Amino acid sequence: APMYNQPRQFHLGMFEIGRPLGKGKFGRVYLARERSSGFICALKVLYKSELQHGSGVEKQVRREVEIQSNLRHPNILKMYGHFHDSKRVFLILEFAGRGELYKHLRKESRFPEWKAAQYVAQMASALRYLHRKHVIHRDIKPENILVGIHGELKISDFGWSVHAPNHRRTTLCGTLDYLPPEMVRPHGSGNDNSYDEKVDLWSLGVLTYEFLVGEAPFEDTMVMTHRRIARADMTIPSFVSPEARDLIKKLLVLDPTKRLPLDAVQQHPWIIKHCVKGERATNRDKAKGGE
Ligand SMILES: Cc1nn(C)cc1-c1nc2c(-c3cnn(Cc4ccccc4)c3)c(Cl)cnc2[nH]1
Repeated sequence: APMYNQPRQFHLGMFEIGRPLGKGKFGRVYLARERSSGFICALKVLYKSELQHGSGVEKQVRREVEIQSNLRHPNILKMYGHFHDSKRVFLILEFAGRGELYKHLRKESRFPEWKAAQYVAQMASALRYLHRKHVIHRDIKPENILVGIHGELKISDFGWSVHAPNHRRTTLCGTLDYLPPEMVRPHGSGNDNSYDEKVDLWSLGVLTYEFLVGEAPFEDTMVMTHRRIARADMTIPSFVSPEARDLIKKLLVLDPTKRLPLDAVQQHPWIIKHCVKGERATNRDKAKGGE
């Protein structure tokens, strides 16, 4: 029987642990096989000692479990269950057959437009699903996206996701590259620094840029990144097609209400051009070297 028909309570003895798949800021992920069904999954192990109380990380893990367990979408990494022992918390996650997207991006340095467009269409589809459930991801970046066995993207790591609208309390750390102006602006600077799902539209614009260019649009020193985000100050290299440039510029808009909504992203000429259903269309694009 598949994993989700299994009894809801899980324990470590039910799994054979395989090779380590990777490690994040908190915890590691191992390949694992559920003994009775032979079901392959990824087991994320977090040490309770590292989730020190009150730092907000423990709350993030709880939120990650609560949110991700209830999501079902082909471009969102499934969480089948969770359990803990005296020292560790275990998250039973879908195994993504082709691993971490950012490693593919670094290896290829940047993606051809047909591949970037298909990825953006998949991300828009996943974000539409999340936003319909009033979930904001807030941390859309290559490091939080995995690749399934058929090359499809899987958003993972819901540690930063929240229910919209939201007023951020936990201090940000790590790269600012993907954050929209309304999240990097200091507290109380004339805005209630609350925000809604439209933060993910900005991040989708940053992601589109990074897929096509190979680096984030506002990548700079910490201070300069802040300033450039606040002014949407970026330059798009000339090798980026006019259609792709148009989509990036319609997502990286300072005013959240003016950003292109997800249904319009999926209908954008650049997306339609590369994602029209049917083999002929995509093969024709690839034949042209996927310009
Ligand atoms: C690596 C790798 N190579 N191949 C061929 C497949 C994979 C693969 N990795 C995963 C992974 C995976 C691994 N590391 N990470 C990053 C991480 C680790 C710990 C905390 C937070 C984030 C995710 C997952 Cl969750 C789920 N499925 C995965 N599949």
